[in-house]
Amino acid sequence: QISPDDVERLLHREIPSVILWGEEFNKFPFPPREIPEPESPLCVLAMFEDLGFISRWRIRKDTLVRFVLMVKKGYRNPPYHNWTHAFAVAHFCYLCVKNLNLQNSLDDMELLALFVSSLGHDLDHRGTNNQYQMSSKSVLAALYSSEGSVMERHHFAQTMCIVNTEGCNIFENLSSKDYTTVLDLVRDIILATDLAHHLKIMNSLKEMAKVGFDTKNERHHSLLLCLLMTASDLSDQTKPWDNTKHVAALIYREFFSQGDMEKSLGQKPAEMMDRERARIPDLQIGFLDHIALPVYKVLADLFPASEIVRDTVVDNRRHWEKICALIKIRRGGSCEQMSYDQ
Ligand SMILES: Cc1nc2ccc(C(=O)NCC(C)C)cc2n2c(-c3cc(OC(C)(C)C)ccc3Cl)nnc12
Ligand SMILES: [Mg+2]
Ligand SMILES: [Zn+2]
Repeated sequence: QISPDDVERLLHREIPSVILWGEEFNKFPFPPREIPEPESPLCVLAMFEDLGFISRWRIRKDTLVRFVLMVKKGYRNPPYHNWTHAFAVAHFCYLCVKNLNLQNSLDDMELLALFVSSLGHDLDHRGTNNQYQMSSKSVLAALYSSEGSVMERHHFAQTMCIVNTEGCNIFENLSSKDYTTVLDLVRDIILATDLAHHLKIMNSLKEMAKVGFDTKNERHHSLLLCLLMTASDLSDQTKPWDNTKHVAALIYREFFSQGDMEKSLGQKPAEMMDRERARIPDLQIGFLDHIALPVYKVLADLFPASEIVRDTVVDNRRHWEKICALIKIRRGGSCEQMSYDQ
């Protein structure tokens, strides 16, 4: 489904240094959403190169070009769960490898699997969650609901479909043993982006942070990969406030349209999906407290170099608190719908 001249155009471009996107590109505060979408495939190539994956895994450039363009094309256009999200998640994964010296904690193969998983982790997302697949009796629910993690199984299946597409198999030069290993890793990492899975391992993550990462412990490798994947998936919360505010608008546009669809199915949507009931600042504070902050606190315990990331999430939480206070003051007056320009 990708056009040959898109491939040609990208194929004949020299893979640039990441510095092309500024000397802040490889620092945690850099907001990848500021990179224009037409440049994003070239930027992904530059990250593959900068991470040393192209030579380490003998990835043919034409194969990588087709793979990246197929992945980008494999995303639909819901407000949030689109290619821009996948690109932002892959960029944060890149930042972790660059800034947290992950080569000392994880194997080369694990780092490759993590980066590829971040690109494919939400492929073909429809802007609706797992619960909606069940309640709407979607085809994906029919396919995967017996195992759970319906959307995440689909995202993995879509990633494999691209890897198995002629000329797109970036793992083609791996030994058959490595090939099997990397696909098993990609599967586990993408399945780890199911919120239910993440909440299940949260205590194990805290325990690992307490005792310290042990590179000899395979369970620690698997837990760290899950943590890095969810930290990347949530990384919009680790950028300056404007990014957080913009992403909240996107997420609730997506959530509220799911709520509208649930209402039209005669179902009562969850409060966070119901545009009549949702109070966004309160919901975002709850999300930061219960889901995002615990992730970045564990990451900071394991990697002190990521403390700035945790601190930025705390800053963003403070912004939401101020907006709540403003609404309460205004409510004292009138309770017109607020614009959240803070
Ligand atoms: C800004 C922002 N607000 C959110 C508000 C609420 C929720 C939500 O699902 N609440 C459900 C209740 C039962 C707890 C998720 C939100 N969210 C995510 C997100 C994270 C995910 O899961 C991982 C990555 C494993 C943590 C999976 C899917 C999504 Cl959309 N990404 N950004 C956001
Ligand atoms: Mg997902
Ligand atoms: Zn995601």
